[in-house]
Amino acid sequence: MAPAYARYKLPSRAATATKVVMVKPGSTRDTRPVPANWLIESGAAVRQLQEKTDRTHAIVLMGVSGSGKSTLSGYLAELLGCPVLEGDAFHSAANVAKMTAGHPLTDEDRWPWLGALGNAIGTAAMGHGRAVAACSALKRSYRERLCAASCVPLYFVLLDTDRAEIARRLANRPGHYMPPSLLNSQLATLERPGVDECALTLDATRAPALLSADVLGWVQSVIAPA
Ligand SMILES: Nc1ncnc2c1ncn2[C@@H]1O[C@H](COP(=O)(O)OP(=O)(O)O)[C@@H](O)[C@H]1O
Ligand SMILES: O=C(O)[C@H](O)[C@@H](O)[C@H](O)[C@H](O)COP(=O)(O)O
Repeated sequence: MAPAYARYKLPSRAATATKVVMVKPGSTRDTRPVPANWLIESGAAVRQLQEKTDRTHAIVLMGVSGSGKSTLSGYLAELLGCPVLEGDAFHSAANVAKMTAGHPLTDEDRWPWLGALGNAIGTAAMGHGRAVAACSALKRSYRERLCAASCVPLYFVLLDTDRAEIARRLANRPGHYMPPSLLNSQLATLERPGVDECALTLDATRAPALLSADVLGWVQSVIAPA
């Protein structure tokens, strides 16, 4: 039987666009139903975004492990027909081994990773006009590092929810190297974006299809205010 999310198959323009997809093993999609008019509303938001601006930019989904970054970035990239970059794919083998062993990364561990990922985000966005990325980007300094390395405007979207919801998700996500035991350090490290940052905070428990509509509307309102 086709998975429930097949109902939300996207328009052919998005589906056939050139993509650089770096998928993370172990991610699944939220299959809760969304309103029937979602595709129409999202289609309108995508068109508006594409018509109103050709300004190169990237959307970065941020938040602690398990908050839904990869899931939502997949949705958005499909809608926009643009490349999606998975932050996990840019970690060194040493970083992955460290996290797998249950040790949180340090600033020093994260610095080269953020540089390489920021660079790749910038390259993808410049090549395609826009890009979507999933990256925890837990601290303000990490977001600044991504901005500096990408050289394109970055729109950060924090997926925020409580500890219990994240813990439940991590416990139900087999086959991922990130152990649930690192959740406390992830939450302790998280610096929510300040009002002076180009960032939107969303309730991570909503369905990805609905979150994506909010993201598109917000980016469009910032890039090309009515
Ligand atoms: N909006 C959502 N509602 C419910 N579950 C979700 C949602 N987004 C993601 N999930 C589930 O939570 C888990 C973690 O999602 P994932 O996208 O891998 O998070 P991250 O990339 O932030 O680590 C996955 O099992 C996924 O199916
Ligand atoms: O900076 C970090 O500590 C890591 O980047 C971490 O935040 C990230 O969450 C892991 O790489 C797991 O990947 P997921 O976030 O995709 O679970």
